[in-house]
Amino acid sequence: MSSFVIKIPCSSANIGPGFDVIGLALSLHLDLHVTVEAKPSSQLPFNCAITYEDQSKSVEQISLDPEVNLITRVALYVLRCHDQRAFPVETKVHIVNPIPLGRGLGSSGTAVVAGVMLGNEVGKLGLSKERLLDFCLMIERHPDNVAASLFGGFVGTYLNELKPEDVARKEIPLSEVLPAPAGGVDTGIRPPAPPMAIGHYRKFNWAPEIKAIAIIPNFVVPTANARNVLPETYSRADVVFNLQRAALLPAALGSSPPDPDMIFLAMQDKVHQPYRKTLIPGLTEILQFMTPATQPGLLGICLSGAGPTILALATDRFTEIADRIIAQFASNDISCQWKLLEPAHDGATVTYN
Ligand SMILES: Nc1ncnc2c1ncn2[C@@H]1O[C@H](COP(=O)(O)OP(=O)(O)OP(=O)(O)O)[C@@H](O)[C@H]1O
Ligand SMILES: N[C@@H](CCO)C(=O)O
Repeated sequence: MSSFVIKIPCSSANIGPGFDVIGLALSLHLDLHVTVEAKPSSQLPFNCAITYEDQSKSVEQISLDPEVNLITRVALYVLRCHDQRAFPVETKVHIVNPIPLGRGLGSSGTAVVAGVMLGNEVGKLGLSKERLLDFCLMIERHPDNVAASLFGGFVGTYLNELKPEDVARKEIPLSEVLPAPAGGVDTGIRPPAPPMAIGHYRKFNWAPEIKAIAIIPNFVVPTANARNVLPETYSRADVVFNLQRAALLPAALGSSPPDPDMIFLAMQDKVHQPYRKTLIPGLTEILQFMTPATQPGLLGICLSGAGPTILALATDRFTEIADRIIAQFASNDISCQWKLLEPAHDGATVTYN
C-alpha cells in the first residue's frame, strides 16, 4: 500500500490591475489524503472512492462520483492522456477543503491543480510542474490562479500563442473553463493532450511585512458569471491605465519597507472591478472609503479574483480593517467571515507517509 498527502494553496488572482495575469498563493490549503492498495480487482467506479470533508461552510454539494468530481475527473484526464483508463486498484481519496467555493479564492484552480498532481502521482507519470501547468490550462484557461497554486508565491503569468495547427484542433478548449469532463466521458479513445509549454510564470518578491486579509461575503459569484459582465473591448485610456499600474505592482509589493501610497496606487484597476460592482453590493463604497489615508495599516485593496471576496493588504490593524469592510457589507444585509493569510511560497507539494 502507498499513502501520501497532496497539499495545494488557494490563490487570489488579479491583485487589482493584473487581470488574468497576476496571482498570489495564500496560506489556506486543500489537502488530498490518498491511499493506493495493490488489490487484484475493484468494484469501485474507475477504482476510486472519494470522501469529502467540507471545512469551508459552502452550501454546494461536491460530487463523489470520480468522473464528475472536478479533482478526480482532471486526474482521469491526465491518466487517460497517458493510456491509463482508470485509477490504480484501489485508490481512496479523502479531500479536506477549507477553501470557500465560488468566492474568489481560486477554489476551482486549486481543485484543478489537485487533480493534475493526483493523476501524475497515482499514474507514476513523473511529469514536471511546468508540464502539469499545460494540463491545468486545458481545464482553466486563465493562468493566474493555477500557476499561483502550483508554483506558490506571487506570480506573473503568460500564455504562449497557440500554433495555427493547435488553434485548428477543435478539441483544444478555447472556452475559459471546460463545461464538461476534460476529454469527455470515457470512450476508450485517448483524450487530446495539451500542446507543449502553453503557460509560463515568473515569481516576484513579496515584502515580508505584508499580510493579506480576505473578507469573504456569504454569497457566491461563479467566475463564469463574473466574466460575462466584462466588455469585449476597452478604451486605450483604460488599457494604458492598467498597464501602468501592473508594471508598478511587483516592485511596489516586493519593496521593503512597503510604501502604502505606491501600493494603493499600483492596485487600482479599470479592466474588471468597475464592471463587477454590479454583482457585489457595497464594492464601490468599500473601494472608495478604504485608503491608507483613512485607515492606518492598510496598503491596498482589491477584489480577490472574480469576487465577491475583498483582499486587503496590510501591515497591522488587521481586525480593525476587516471590521470596517464587514460593516459596509452588513449595511447591504450581507454577512462575512474573514481570514488573515500570508503568501504560500511552496505551492503544491506531495508528502509520502
Ligand atoms: N475542492 C473541490 N472539489 C470539487 N469541485 C470544486 C472544488 N473546489 C471548487 N470546485 C468547483 O469549482 C466551482 C467554483 O469555481 P469558480 O471558478 O466559480 O470560483 P472560485 O474558483 O472559487 O473563484 P475565483 O476563480 O474567482 O478565484 C465550484 O462551484 C465547484 O464546482
Ligand atoms: N482572472 C480571473 C480569476 C478568477 O478565476 C478573473 O478575474 O476572472
